[in-house]
Amino acid sequence: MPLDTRIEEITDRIRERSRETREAYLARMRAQAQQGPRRAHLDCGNQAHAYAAMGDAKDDLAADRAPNIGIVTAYNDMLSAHQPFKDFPDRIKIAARAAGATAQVAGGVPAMCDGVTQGQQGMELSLFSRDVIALAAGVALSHNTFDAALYLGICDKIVPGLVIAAATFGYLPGIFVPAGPMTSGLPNEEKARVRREFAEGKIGRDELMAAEMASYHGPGTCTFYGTANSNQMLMEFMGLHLPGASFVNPNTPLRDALTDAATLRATEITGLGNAYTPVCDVLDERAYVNGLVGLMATGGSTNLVLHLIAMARASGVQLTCGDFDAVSDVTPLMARVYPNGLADVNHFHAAGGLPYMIGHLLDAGLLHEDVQTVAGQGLSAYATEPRLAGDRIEWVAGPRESQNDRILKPPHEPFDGHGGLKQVRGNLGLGVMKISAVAEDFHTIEAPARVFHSQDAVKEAFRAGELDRDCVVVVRYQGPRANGMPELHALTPLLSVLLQRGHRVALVTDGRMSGASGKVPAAIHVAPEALDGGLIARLRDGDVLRVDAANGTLDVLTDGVAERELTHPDLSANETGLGRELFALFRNSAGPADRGAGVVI
Ligand SMILES: O=C(O)[C@H](O)[C@@H](O)[C@H](O)[C@H](O)COP(=O)(O)O
Ligand code: SF4
Repeated sequence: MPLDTRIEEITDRIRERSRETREAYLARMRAQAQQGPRRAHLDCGNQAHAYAAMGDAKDDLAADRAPNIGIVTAYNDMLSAHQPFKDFPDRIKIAARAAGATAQVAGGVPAMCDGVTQGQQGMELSLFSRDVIALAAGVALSHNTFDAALYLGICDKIVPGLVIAAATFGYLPGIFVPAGPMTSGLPNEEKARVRREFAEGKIGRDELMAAEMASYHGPGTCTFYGTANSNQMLMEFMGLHLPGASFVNPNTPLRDALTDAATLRATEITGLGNAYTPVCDVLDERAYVNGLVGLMATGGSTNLVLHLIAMARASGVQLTCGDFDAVSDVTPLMARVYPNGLADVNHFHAAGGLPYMIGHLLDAGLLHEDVQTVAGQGLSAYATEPRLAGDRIEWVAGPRESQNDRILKPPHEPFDGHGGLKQVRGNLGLGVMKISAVAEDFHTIEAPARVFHSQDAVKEAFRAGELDRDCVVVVRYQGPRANGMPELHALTPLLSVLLQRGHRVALVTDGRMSGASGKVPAAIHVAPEALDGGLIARLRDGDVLRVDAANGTLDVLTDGVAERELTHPDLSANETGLGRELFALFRNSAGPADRGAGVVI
């Protein structure tokens, strides 16, 4: 099927807008690639230091004949998704030696679990950790002894931070290596119900704890379709994973075989061989548009609106919020995975998963097929899925029929005719709404504002019964420069209770929500943020707001708001505690949300 002209036009607009920055970026990458094998630029002392601890691989490294793979790992025990990475480097080293190559851990990068910090002060470092991850990966790769890199990262800001680094070192081939989702535990919808009952005081903390532990019960990525699993989707739609690698559970023979296969593939695509595939040739405008299509077709996380803009800029590609809207308008919603439905990613994978989606979207002309990927030329390879054949993997054609039409539907019979995210724009600025998880009846909310400066203040008002009415809950001074733009997902249970009680409620904030947030209409990432003089800073209790996903608008209807005196609350409490004193530089230099809220990019 030829490419849909609307996707072609969007891509052409991005290509034209990016021409200057993309050409300058590629010139830098080509110049680096021209210099040949990285290790050749190090003197004997540099190399001796690099190889000293490498045992029997030292000679191959010193002989400069075998490809050397740099491993950048985000392993820690805090993220259930990253805990399986603990033994990956040793496995990768063995697989590299078997392929006649070598591998070294180039360095580690930090990884924050947003589930551990959700609703806590630590969440104020979360978004900034994306750029810290890019910086740390840069330190790792700056040893300059690698012919390709393997990036071990999955969760929220880790893949985006690693992609920013991989694009910055875009003359190096790079493959992202996942560890896979946790097996299914207590269904997400059941977990959400127990949380609502706890928020209403109907059950105690012991019952809540039992439900949480039954939901998050083992190694692997949490099974809702939040930011982490949206990242996994992107890595396939953008050609940085091996095909079908995302949703194979950890500690299984197929998972191990996929890690070995990624290592072998990395040794094959270095500049020392005949299939040189640098990241700069994989991540071009078409790859980013394919990522946008995947985000919209799956109802992915709102956080990727921030991250994709920053990731693309590292590739010399200039994405705007308008590109997200334009792709959403032409992309059917094909998947319903929690919070957009009851299924989790294991069910999604079993129903046909990403191979099914990519195959159908290619047939519908909604994806660029003629792209470079780590698996080779063409996205069609990502309509296949891996199967174990002995101790090897063979890729076979993915399913063309959905195994469960309550989870996956074809593009010509979608759950919705457009994607799951919507920009909203008006006198309050620019925001984004995830509408794929919100009942249509709540796509437009017009009600008086209740204005807060913290999540805790909202919780107190809820407990005092002050929110039991139609209202738009405004939580401001949550932007990147105010306190690091935390997720306010801890408000989801109480806002859901208000909706269930029949009140027409919405959230408006210059902060973020989790990819796992959903059922509550929320206009988030509002820019300009309050601290940057956005009109959200001048709102008062009682002002009538209209949050309208149907028409893409976000307005205060009360007159005279813009003429009010602007006063800032005392934000000094945000500046210390839990390491926040170390991030003043980030708060003071963060870009606006509609430009990715970046610091380093
Ligand atoms: O964007 C995301 O997907 C979230 O940041 C997610 O990673 C976060 O951890 C949620 O908070 C988990 O969900 P619960 O907090 O509901 O357990
Ligand atoms: S998905 Fe979220 S909660 Fe789960 S491990 Fe990753 S960061 Fe933590």
